[in-house]
Amino acid sequence: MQAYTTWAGVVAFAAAIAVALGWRANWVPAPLMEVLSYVSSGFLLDGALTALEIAALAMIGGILLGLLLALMRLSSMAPIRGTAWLYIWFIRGTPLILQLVFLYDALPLFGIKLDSFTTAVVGFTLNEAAFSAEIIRGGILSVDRKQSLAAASFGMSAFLTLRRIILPQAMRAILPGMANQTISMIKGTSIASVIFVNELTFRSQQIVGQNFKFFTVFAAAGIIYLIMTSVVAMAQFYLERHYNPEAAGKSRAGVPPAIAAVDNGVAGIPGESGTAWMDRLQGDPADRSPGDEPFVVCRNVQKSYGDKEILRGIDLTVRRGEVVVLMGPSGSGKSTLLRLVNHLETLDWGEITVDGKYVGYKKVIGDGLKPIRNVAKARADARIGMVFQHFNLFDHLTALENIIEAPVHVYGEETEKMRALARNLLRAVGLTSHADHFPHRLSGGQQQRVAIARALAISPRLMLFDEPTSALDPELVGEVLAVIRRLAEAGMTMIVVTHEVRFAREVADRVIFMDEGLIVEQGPPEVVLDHPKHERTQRFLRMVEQADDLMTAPLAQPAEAPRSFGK
Ligand SMILES: Nc1ncnc2c1ncn2[C@@H]1O[C@H](COP(=O)(O)OP(=O)(O)OP(=O)(O)O)[C@@H](O)[C@H]1O
Repeated sequence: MQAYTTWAGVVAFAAAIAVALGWRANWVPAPLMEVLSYVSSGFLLDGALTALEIAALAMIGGILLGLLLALMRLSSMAPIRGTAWLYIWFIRGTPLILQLVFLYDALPLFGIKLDSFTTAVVGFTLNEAAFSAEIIRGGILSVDRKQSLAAASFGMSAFLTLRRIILPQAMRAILPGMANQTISMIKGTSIASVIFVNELTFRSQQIVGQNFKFFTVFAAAGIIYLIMTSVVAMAQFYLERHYNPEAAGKSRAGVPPAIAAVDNGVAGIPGESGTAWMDRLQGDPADRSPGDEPFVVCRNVQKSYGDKEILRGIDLTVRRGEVVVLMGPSGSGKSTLLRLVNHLETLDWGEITVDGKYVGYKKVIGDGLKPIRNVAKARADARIGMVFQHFNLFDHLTALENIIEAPVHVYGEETEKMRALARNLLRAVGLTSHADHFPHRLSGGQQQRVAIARALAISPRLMLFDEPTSALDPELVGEVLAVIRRLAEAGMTMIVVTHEVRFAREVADRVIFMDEGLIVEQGPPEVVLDHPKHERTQRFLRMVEQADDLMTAPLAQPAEAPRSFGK
């Protein structure tokens, strides 16, 4: 594609040179000379400028209004959704020419008198907004919802998520449609002649009305339109390259000095060595020793989706520095419980505190808990790192950019300082040389290790792992579990949803077995895993054992072994 565009540019440039030389030497055939003389005439160029002005202003206004309409269409509130739908339905369903005539002739009856140019800009803007809204909505819908979930888990507000995560990814789907719209708009400005806007087509008709040279004058107008629309096509090409992570990645490959520094063993935060940075991540090392102090407390937690009860009264306390493994059959509500802890879902009943505080709720006397207005800030303040089953890395950002995104844009940390921290984290998870790789160029195990580093970059006080290895090939499971194991050794408080029995036996302080929204059994791993009391736990563990027997592959070591976090 790039080669074709380059060749098209070369051919166009050569043709322009040939015409210019031919013009000077009088080699150009007389009819072509005449067409070219109209192309360069001030009268037509002035009309072209008017067309461009209308198109540019209407496109800017239309995109802004279209973005607003697209967001309204995606709103959870029916009246807002309905208003936007009605607007789009009406504007798309009526001819632009009628809308322009209405604005020009009918508005003065209501005391609003606009000149023809302003009327054209307003008319085209209102029209463009309806079409842009649907293109933008399509782009937003094309971005996986898991991206928003990951952003929310880091305390990113809805606006920040839209600006930093959703729109940059949606742009690739939006740009072709928008370029089409812009080109249609430039050509369509000729409709403005019905309200006497003196644009290019109108001026061509005026000339033809005097000299009857249809072919020559309209050919000149056509050439001018072609030049204007070609500029849009070129802008589209460069913007698409800009928003293409693959192409952008090539240009970002210039970062490697940082990587080289790490590989030479000199990277890291200046003045910090060994595991000092890990201490800094987690605050006072004294806080990390497991104690009796409750850190996460769930009391009578209940949650339903529609009529379906998912959690039916969970009581659970996780102590500071404790590693709790949640197990249970699919649908028992484990992931829902994790999402409730950091308020990615709202509680129906009961309460959850993290370090003695509600995450995004306030207590209303006699009415239980009510979500506060700024839940995103509450999530950020809680500093809960979350790792998802499907990694949910931001697809348009490199590994390093994924890690620094929340620290820089949510917590306002300095970019350079965070880049140094990110490089240290990548080294800790054994991915030093992958800092500039986009997620799609990493294996599942590598993506999950980046996701863990990303969660650690916010200096979490609690880590939630939602089946971190169940989407991985068996040989990649070991490299992720090795990283989690080292975090446990470093004293991180963690709730891990997993079916990895061997890992739970080695790492968990406590195993909790859930079924049908209730805690069925809990205790030290050697009790729950080796001598389960409940029939449901016994049956589940037998099934997991059978599944493990089928997977004969041993736990693999990471390609680049993670460094120890140490105590
Ligand atoms: N947003 C949602 N809307 C409706 N139902 C949901 C939603 N999220 C989860 N559920 C349902 O809630 C139930 C519990 O889901 P959850 O993901 O918590 O279970 P789980 O124990 O983690 O299962 P798995 O191990 O398969 O992930 C499932 O039946 C699921 O279909």
